[in-house]
Amino acid sequence: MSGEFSDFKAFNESNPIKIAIFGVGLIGGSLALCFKGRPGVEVVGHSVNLASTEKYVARGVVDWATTSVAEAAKDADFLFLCVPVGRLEEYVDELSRLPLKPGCIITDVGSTKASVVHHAIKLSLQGAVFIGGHPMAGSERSGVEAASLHLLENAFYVLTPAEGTSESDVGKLEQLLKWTRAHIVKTDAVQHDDIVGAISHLPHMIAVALVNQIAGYNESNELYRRLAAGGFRDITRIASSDPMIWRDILLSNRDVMLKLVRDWQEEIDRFADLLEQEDGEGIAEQFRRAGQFRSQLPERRKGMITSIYECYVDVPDHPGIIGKIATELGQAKINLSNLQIIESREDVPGILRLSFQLSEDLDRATALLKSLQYDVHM
Ligand SMILES: NC(=O)C1=CN([C@@H]2O[C@H](COP(=O)(O)OP(=O)(O)OC[C@H]3O[C@@H](n4cnc5c(N)ncnc54)[C@H](O)[C@@H]3O)[C@@H](O)[C@H]2O)C=CC1
Ligand SMILES: O=C(O)C(=O)Cc1ccc(O)cc1
Repeated sequence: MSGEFSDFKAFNESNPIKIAIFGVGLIGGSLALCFKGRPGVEVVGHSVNLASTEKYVARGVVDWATTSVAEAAKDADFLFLCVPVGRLEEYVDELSRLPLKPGCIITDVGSTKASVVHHAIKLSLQGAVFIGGHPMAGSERSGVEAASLHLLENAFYVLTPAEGTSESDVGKLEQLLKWTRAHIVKTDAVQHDDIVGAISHLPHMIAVALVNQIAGYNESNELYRRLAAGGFRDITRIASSDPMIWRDILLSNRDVMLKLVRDWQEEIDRFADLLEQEDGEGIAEQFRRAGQFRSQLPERRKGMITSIYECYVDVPDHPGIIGKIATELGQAKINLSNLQIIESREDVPGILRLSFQLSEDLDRATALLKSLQYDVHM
């Protein structure tokens, strides 16, 4: 039993627990990896698709997997619903018809909370308790292939217990989630959707609209795409997110999104007015206000949009350099999550973008590469 659980008697080898994960994709798979192999813990995965269940086991993400909801749910102590938002309510319905272990906790990881939490309140869950959850980290990637033990580390994990949920039940879930190393924040479901709509869902919509706008211009001139390699590519990363996952999120948060889009239109119209009036001071003021607020954002904390830590290394343009850097990092046991050659500057032979999931890895990599005389910048 690892240190962080020594004071929690409910989880130990003589009192084993079963955790069922429905939908072992990016988030379900990452949670499964946090739980699997802990003493006294059994992790079972569920998918509607047999080939997917075989893949979950073959990749070592779960102990076993099944296509039967009833089999996965039977005697489970914790049930994590990790399917797209549009499917969550069906799963809650199906579980409400099954004989679940009395006192078990059902939770979800959906990016919106009000609809699923209100749906669960309406049902009698036969002695089970529903607590909404949202791990606020992820990436534009999807599927179990993208799952990682470290995905949620240092991220916020929001829980939205309904009124009347006992402290002790919330406490049990919080204890279990310590294995993710995320920071728990509790709020109500409606407030969650307002805030997350603004800081995550709206930026995803803006990124998609921006990319589509530029793609339109590119149809008549290929140079748009070629020159968009640097900053544009970085700020629009989230436009590559899974279309079905995001269709569900935006529809589920529809009312909030409609208001946010109207507010966004007002902000953009303000810019258009300032340009029309050639109001330089007004434009500068917009940048000043934004810069002031942005400087108050938490520094380099793992958050919704920036869930990776990156640095850039200028490299001489010769074959083998990528392998050399990857080997140096590997020998120092620094976990590199991605390595990419980018060609955004004409004045240096090449730039490598190194991505890490932990800020400690970024710090160690930067120090190591600088000591090896590489030019490293953030
Ligand atoms: N992608 C992200 O960065 C984050 C996503 N979330 C939420 O996590 C949930 C899962 O998202 P991801 O793990 O990103 O997606 P994913 O596509 O990686 O995983 C989804 C899982 O659900 C299964 N699934 C898909 N359609 C299904 C259906 N119709 N019926 C049953 N199972 C189905 C898939 O087989 C897969 O195992 C979503 O509710 C999403 O809103 C929460 C935080 C971050
Ligand atoms: O890729 C990113 O940076 C994200 O924003 C990931 C993300 C997607 C959905 C969520 O509900 C939470 C986080």
